[in-house]
Amino acid sequence: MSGPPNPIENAYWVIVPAAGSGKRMGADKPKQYLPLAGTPLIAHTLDNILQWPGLAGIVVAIAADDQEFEALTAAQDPRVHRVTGGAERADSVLAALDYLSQLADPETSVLVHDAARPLVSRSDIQSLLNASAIALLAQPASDTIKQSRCSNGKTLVNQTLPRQQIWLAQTPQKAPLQLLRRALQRGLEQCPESITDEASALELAGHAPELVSACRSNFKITHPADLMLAEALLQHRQALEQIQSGTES
Ligand SMILES: Nc1ccn([C@@H]2O[C@H](COP(=O)(O)OP(=O)(O)OP(=O)(O)O)[C@@H](O)[C@H]2O)c(=O)n1
Ligand SMILES: C[C@](O)(CO)[C@H](O)COP(=O)(O)O
Repeated sequence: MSGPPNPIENAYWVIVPAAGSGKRMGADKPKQYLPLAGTPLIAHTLDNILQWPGLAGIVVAIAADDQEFEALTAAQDPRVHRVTGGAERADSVLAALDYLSQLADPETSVLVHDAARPLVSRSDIQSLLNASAIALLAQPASDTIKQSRCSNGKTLVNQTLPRQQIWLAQTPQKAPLQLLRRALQRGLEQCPESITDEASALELAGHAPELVSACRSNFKITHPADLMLAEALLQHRQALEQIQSGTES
């Protein structure tokens, strides 16, 4: 007779790259520490991940000069480990994979999730966990896609591309630990500029990651307006939860 699934068998690790400087945000501190509804952005992301079912632990890659991580409540959780990140996102992820390879089995499933995506939904995480061993959340393109060209200092439409096969990559992106580590190592040696996510390294190594359709609310906080949108969505979500649990004041 088969009983409920063993949570140990389902255990996976999450890597959170959080060593960026947030240049496009243009703030006076890295964007992961900017307040979102009164709490640092990264705190929302980590508190969310700590509630995912079957989680074994989190490795957060932080900048060498980070002064703020230790003050987070999540930093005190024994499941949260930290490593020093690198110059590019892929270097930060690789540093975390190097650390994790000393703790976990080579076949362990790893989900890499940007610190800058605090609003990923639990149902999208469940869909990703149920998908192929190599998979990523992504959003199918919903607008008409234009390819551009420059002419006399202006940006003009070159052509309209068919959108049926266009997806916008999100995170988490999932793969077995050692396979992802090797793919990133090789990708960074061969063409570092094209490794903007885990899937691109895995594609270069000959894999075809599964695209798992995810909500638009899992956007990456990149520009100042994204913070305001995330705050509005969070408030809406909290109000909805209060109504659903009957605790509305
Ligand atoms: N050297 C880097 C660069 C980025 N990241 C992390 O990767 C995630 C996604 O990257 P992005 O949104 O591009 O962040 P930044 O590099 O900080 O932003 P920008 O490109 O605007 O400077 C973020 O959580 C960021 O902290 C990282 O860990 N190490
Ligand atoms: C991994 C990623 O979030 C997928 O969209 C993205 O590639 C990372 O940041 P970028 O610098 O904006 O490409």
